[in-house]
Amino acid sequence: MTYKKSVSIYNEIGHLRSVLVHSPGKEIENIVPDYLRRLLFDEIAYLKQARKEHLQFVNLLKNEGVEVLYLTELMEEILQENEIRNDFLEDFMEEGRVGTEGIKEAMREFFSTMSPLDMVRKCIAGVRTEELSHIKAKSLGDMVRNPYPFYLDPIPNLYFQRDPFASIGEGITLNVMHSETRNRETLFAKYLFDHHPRFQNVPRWYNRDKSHPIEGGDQLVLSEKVAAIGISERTNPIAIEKVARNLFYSDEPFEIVLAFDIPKTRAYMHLDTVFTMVDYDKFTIYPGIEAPLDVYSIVKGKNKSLHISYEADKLSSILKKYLNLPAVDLIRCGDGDPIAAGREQWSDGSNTLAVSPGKVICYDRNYVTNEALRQHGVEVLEFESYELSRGRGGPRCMSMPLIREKI
Ligand SMILES: NC(=O)NCCC[C@H](N)C(=O)O
Repeated sequence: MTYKKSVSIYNEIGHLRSVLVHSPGKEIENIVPDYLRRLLFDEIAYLKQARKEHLQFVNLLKNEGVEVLYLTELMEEILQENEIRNDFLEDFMEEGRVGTEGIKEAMREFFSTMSPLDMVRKCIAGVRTEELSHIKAKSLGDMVRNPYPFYLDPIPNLYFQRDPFASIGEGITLNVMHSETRNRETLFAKYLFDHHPRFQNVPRWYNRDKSHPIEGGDQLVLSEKVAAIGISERTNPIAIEKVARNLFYSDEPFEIVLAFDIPKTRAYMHLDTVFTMVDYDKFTIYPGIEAPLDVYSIVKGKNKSLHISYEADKLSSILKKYLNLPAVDLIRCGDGDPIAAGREQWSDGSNTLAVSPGKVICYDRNYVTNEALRQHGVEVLEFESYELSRGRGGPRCMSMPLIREKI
């Protein structure tokens, strides 16, 4: 089946038709303890096993009839054109803080013999200092000794394709990341939407030239009318207002943005680490954020303004009201047991990816939550999760849906 639009996302649970992923590569092996936290990892993953797990994830998706697109392959197609390839490298070096002309020149030479695919992979993996020989010192910066082992940092979080951009309706938000280590991820998305023939004329509800951060893990499309966005460690309320305004004053049907004010901590860095939708009326939630949870509704105001209200009800009532449901089922991470909930949330027990209504992909390690989901009538497809989980993201984080069936 072919679709007229390259992006069409009006819900979280309709049959997933097309999804973008990145399988972790050599960038994972460029993580060392000194830079672990800055690279937003808590542990060093074993690449071979991580790739095996990622393949299991992709195979589950394919078995459900989902078209799986790899970011590296789409980038390979774009970089066939020399002009785009050169522009990309210049932008990539600039944003990767390759500061001196001597290193830039050596870097250009280093990449010049690579195929487009190797170049993309190397950009993601990072460039170690010993890989560039013959740097002609042109400035003080080229001459001074620097013990830092990389000229270009690795981008180990790229396998969390959920975050650098987000599909909403027939458009995207091209995001501004909270931390510098993830900002070059959005450059891949920019080139994809600027240059890939499949993704032409996709409207942008937010752009990476803005100053306030917003990340895709905070962005949920609950229905054709309702989007939910987390106010989190990673997403600023000013960015949420801009997205709401651009959505409301477009041809899209969205009428309400619910802003969930979640705790600003590492464990709950995005809304989707504590709350995901699994069926028409079922959600999985980490009980630690349930109360008190401040929710604000944003709707159109007069003269292109926004009208913002505090929602005084509890979460289940807010969801019932805005999704027009007689009842909702909130399924607790760890089945409500605080120790199991804390342990399983840390490894993304609430971070499910729905492939169709009531059918979700989950990490196998979160067996208490997965059993609770089953008890509530949800079908759970599991895959191994020893290593991928070390990056603090789950199946939803590792996927960017491009097309879902409307429900
Ligand atoms: N949507 C998500 O929650 N993504 C997980 C991102 C994990 C990554 N290590 C990060 O800290 O940004």
